[in-house]
Amino acid sequence: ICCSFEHCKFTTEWLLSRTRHRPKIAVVCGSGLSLLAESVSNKQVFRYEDIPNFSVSTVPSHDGHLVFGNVKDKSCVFMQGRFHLYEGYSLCKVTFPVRIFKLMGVETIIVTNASGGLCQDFKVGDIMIIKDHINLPGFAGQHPLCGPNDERFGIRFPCMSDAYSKELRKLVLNISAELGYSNFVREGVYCMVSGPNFETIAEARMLHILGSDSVGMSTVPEVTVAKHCGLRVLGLSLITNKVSLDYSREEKVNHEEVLHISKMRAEMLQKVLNTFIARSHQVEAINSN
Ligand SMILES: O=P(O)(O)O[C@@H]1C[C@H](O)[C@@H](CO)O1
Ligand code: HPA
Repeated sequence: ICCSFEHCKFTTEWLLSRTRHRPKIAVVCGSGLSLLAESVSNKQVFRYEDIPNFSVSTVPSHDGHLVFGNVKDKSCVFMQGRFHLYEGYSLCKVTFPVRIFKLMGVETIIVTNASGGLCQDFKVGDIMIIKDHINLPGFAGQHPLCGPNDERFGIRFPCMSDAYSKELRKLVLNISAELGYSNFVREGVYCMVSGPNFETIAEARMLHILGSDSVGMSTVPEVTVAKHCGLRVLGLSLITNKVSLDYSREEKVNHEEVLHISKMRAEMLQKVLNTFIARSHQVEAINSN
């Protein structure tokens, strides 16, 4: 097993012996969203290739840096770049960093991504707060919790009906309203496909009928493992393109367009995120009552 408890412990201790940061919040930056980690103070950066047992990023715009730093007075850790199933990594490799965060003392994980909008009300540039997900690869046995269950991480049959914390979603909705962002902040269901190709029209129609508001190629394995090990989860998805449900439409999505839109909107997402992190003690108070 390449991601055993012992491997995780080794990597955690390696990192903790090289940083004074003790983050309670972890952020995974999706495609084109590395900017989210740029404004931190007291910054310390590790390259993925230097961290024992870590994988390396191979997707353009996924920088491959683990960044520790403060947002206001809160110590955080950011992944500038994540690992995807389509890169050829096993889901245990894809989700390995989540378990490192847990062992480090992280309590809340914020996962971000770029996705294609299936809901007809969504516009390019909208921020979708993820309220639930569909684990399509999971239905086919590509699931990060398949295999022997290590109880030190979590139980064999974890509940997923409340994977995305209601309190955290509410806090983001309130913050969005205060920032004047309400008209482009939505809630919805994210569906994971393995990729790497974008969807055919028939596939997109099927996902829409199944109840998906957006589609992407990541996030769900990370969230599943985070919920399994007891982390609070917030998911934010940037709608970078409209997915075609209609044979008469001519739009053709590509990764450059995804990056262009996510870079354009990253600053807004950063504002939401930084305000959220500065206020996250509000949620900690609710949860400890
Ligand atoms: O890491 P995320 O989910 O943000 O990346 C999305 C999905 C594909 O990796 C890529 C397609 O452009 O962006
Ligand atoms: O349309 C999409 N489909 C799948 N993944 C994506 N990531 C960004 N846009 C998309």
